[in-house]
Amino acid sequence: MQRVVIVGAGRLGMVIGSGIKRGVPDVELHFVDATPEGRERARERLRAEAAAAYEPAPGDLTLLTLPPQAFPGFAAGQDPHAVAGVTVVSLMAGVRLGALTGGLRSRQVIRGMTNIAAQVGKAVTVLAPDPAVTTQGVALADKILAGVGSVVKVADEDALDAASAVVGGGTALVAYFADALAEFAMAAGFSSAQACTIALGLLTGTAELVERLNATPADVYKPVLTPGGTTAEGFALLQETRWQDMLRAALEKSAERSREIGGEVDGLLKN
Ligand SMILES: NC(=O)C1=CN([C@@H]2O[C@H](COP(=O)(O)OP(=O)(O)OC[C@H]3O[C@@H](n4cnc5c(N)ncnc54)[C@H](O)[C@@H]3O)[C@@H](O)[C@H]2O)C=CC1
Ligand SMILES: O=C(O)[C@@H]1CCC=N1
Repeated sequence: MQRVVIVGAGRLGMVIGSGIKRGVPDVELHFVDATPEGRERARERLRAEAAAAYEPAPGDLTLLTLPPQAFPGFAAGQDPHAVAGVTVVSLMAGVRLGALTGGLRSRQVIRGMTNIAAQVGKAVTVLAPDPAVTTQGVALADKILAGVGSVVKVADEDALDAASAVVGGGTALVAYFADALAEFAMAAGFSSAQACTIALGLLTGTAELVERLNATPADVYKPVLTPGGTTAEGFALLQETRWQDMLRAALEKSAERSREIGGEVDGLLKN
């Protein structure tokens, strides 16, 4: 049985664990968490083994879902011989490959980013393997993470800061947008349940349309803008206020914070 060890039984660790349980057969799931509450959560909710100490075994896949700033302390406590033969995937925002390989003293490391849709098998996971990772290591990470959604592989880890913003944080942005749509419906007199049905229908309907038509999101919004009609009137205001520019600026802020976190972690590792 393939062992998957998730270090950090917090929000992301728990949803990835739950996605793996649901979508990947023949996996023995283990958790490591620094707190008794975290360990209890993993045992109770996922019926998984949970320990305070990280005890890897050759052939394991380890997923790091602890706070970036906790990584240096975690790495300092590890025996470099213990992680030999283990493929480690970091899903922490910002932490650079150099910090991961230097901290763990292993090159069998992949920097990744994912999102909480893993819980329902619909995450997008971006992976940037260290060039020294074995083909088997990449294949193992790919196989397990493909069980919780789609996997995109990139050669340049710089893409991972943008991924922190648009992949990791993207679920929050989309849900925030849908929240505004639901709020509008409620203000117009729809009940909260009806507003939720409307917002959910818009999210799933639009996504499925883009997928089935093999189209881009732009292909789908443009035909809705009937000239002289209702949608175009609203869009004109969005364009006037440069709404898309604002969204891009917000994503750039998040990506910048990811780079900043990377610098903070590098600093912590040096001290
Ligand atoms: N929450 C999200 O939607 C996403 C989070 N991430 C990344 O996942 C990581 C965790 O984020 P959250 O789950 O939101 O945080 P969280 O605070 O909910 O979970 C962190 C967990 O790590 C545990 N932990 C802390 N130090 C530890 C150590 N030294 N050893 C073992 N366990 C330790 C904590 O007890 C806690 O259970 C972060 O690096 C974040 O960048 C990435 C994508 C999405
Ligand atoms: O906000 C954060 O820092 C984490 C990483 C991406 C999503 N949540």
